[in-house]
Amino acid sequence: MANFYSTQRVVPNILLTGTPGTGKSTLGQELAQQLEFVYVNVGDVAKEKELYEGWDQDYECPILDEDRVIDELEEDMKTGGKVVDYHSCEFFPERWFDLVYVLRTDNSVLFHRLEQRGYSGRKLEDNIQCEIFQTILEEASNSYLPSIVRELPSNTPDDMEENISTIEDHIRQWKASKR
Ligand SMILES: Nc1ncnc2c1ncn2[C@@H]1O[C@H](COP(=O)(O)OP(=O)(O)O)[C@@H](O)[C@H]1O
Repeated sequence: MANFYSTQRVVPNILLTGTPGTGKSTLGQELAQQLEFVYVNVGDVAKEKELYEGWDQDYECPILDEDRVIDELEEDMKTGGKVVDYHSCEFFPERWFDLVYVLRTDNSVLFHRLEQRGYSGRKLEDNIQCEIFQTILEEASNSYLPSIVRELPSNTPDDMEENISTIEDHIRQWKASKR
């Protein structure tokens, strides 16, 4: 069943999630440009507004202040037309999203991408394990209606083209279902 916010929106909000390196920002920026949607990179928003609540010693990165991220984006998410990119998804309010995509990348491809990004040691291993264990897919499946959660392969540029047309189809279906 559609949620209250969803019924208010005339264009959908899209969540792109998945393990770091699976191609969320590459797809997200391209998709937003083609659809004339607004691309929202949650990591960048947090950095810009300093929405942090501490420092993670193990991963040597700041800890996101999830409540402040939600407060920051809440108003914008009421209207549709956003493509949100983040490597986690369970803390977002369910009402924000009409379509949820979990990007998936083969281990060897992902390993190479993360190495290129400068990841090594535990950070690299943990992210590969995250993909192997389908952690983000499980998180998305537990957080959103099964009917709106879909996996997308994200290994090659052809995959990206295909994903854009798949998402465009889903947007058409979403709009048709509201009539
Ligand atoms: N569909 C794809 N085919 C080939 N390379 C890709 C694809 N999507 C992303 N990449 C590459 O993989 C790397 C990680 O992509 P990025 O979009 O930054 O991932 P994320 O935002 O999920 O961390 C980048 O070098 C990007 O160019």
